[in-house]
Amino acid sequence: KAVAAALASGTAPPALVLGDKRFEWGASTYVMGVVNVTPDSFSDGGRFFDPEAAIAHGLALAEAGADLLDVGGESTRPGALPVSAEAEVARVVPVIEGLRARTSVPLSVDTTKAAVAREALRAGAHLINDVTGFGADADLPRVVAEAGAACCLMHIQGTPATMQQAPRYDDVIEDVLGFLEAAVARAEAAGVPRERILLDPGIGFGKTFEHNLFLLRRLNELRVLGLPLLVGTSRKGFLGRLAGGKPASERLAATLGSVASMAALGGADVVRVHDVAEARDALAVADAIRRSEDGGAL
Ligand SMILES: Nc1nc2ncc(COP(=O)(O)OP(=O)(O)O)nc2c(=O)[nH]1
Repeated sequence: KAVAAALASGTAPPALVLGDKRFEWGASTYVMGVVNVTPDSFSDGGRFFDPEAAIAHGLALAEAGADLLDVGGESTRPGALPVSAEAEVARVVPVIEGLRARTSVPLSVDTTKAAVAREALRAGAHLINDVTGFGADADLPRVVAEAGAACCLMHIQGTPATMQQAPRYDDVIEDVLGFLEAAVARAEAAGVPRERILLDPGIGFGKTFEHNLFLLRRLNELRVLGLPLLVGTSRKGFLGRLAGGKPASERLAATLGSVASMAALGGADVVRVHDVAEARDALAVADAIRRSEDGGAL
């Protein structure tokens, strides 16, 4: 109730410090750049599988203005090849080490495994991005807590292998809220402070085309939990359908449409994108328009 009241009064969640960067929620929308160190990611699989190529790509995204870099060693798309913890560590740790040595941009690791998170945090990552919302590995919350790291807890229905077979909800907003609330409880029970938690509705993770659009339109309702929202729409299938069936490589404009719409609706605090420079331009427009309604100087 206190959280809802606070939100009604428009107070933003407490700021989050990652490395030497302070994230002030509510002022503008931050950009998380995607670095997929995988052979099979749905949109850029194989391009950055070589660690040097992944590091170079991460540095380029940092140069382009990424506020955060998300390094992933296992594709989460339906039908992706499962990766052992050892193999995932071998993929992501060299990239975290290389990036940590050459940029001060905070680093996130997209993993569901405690063993991978432990090594990635030791190598200098600041945040663990778990697409199962601490639902896959019971040891993961404690690993995050003991490292003093932050986390992003995402909603998923089912597993990547099953999630798109027949997604269904009584009320998608209520169901996602209930799942995220339980995920936050798991994190807090392990000792992760609330102000180091971000939440994510998991666009495309056990959702129909309509569920995705409905969630994006009503993102603000997830703010009742009083935590910053991270959203990933970049290049995803529902955008391809809206863009007349375009393949993942031709969904930049649709991605920017989704990013600007989220910013305009005030629903996302962080957007997770592959195309950082373009997303920053789209956000500059959306944030300026939003600021102008407050009589801000233009
Ligand atoms: N928090 C969060 N993490 C995510 N990780 C992967 C993907 C899928 O995108 P990508 O990483 O490009 O593909 P793949 O999982 O095939 O590597 N989407 C999200 C998302 O929406 N939110």
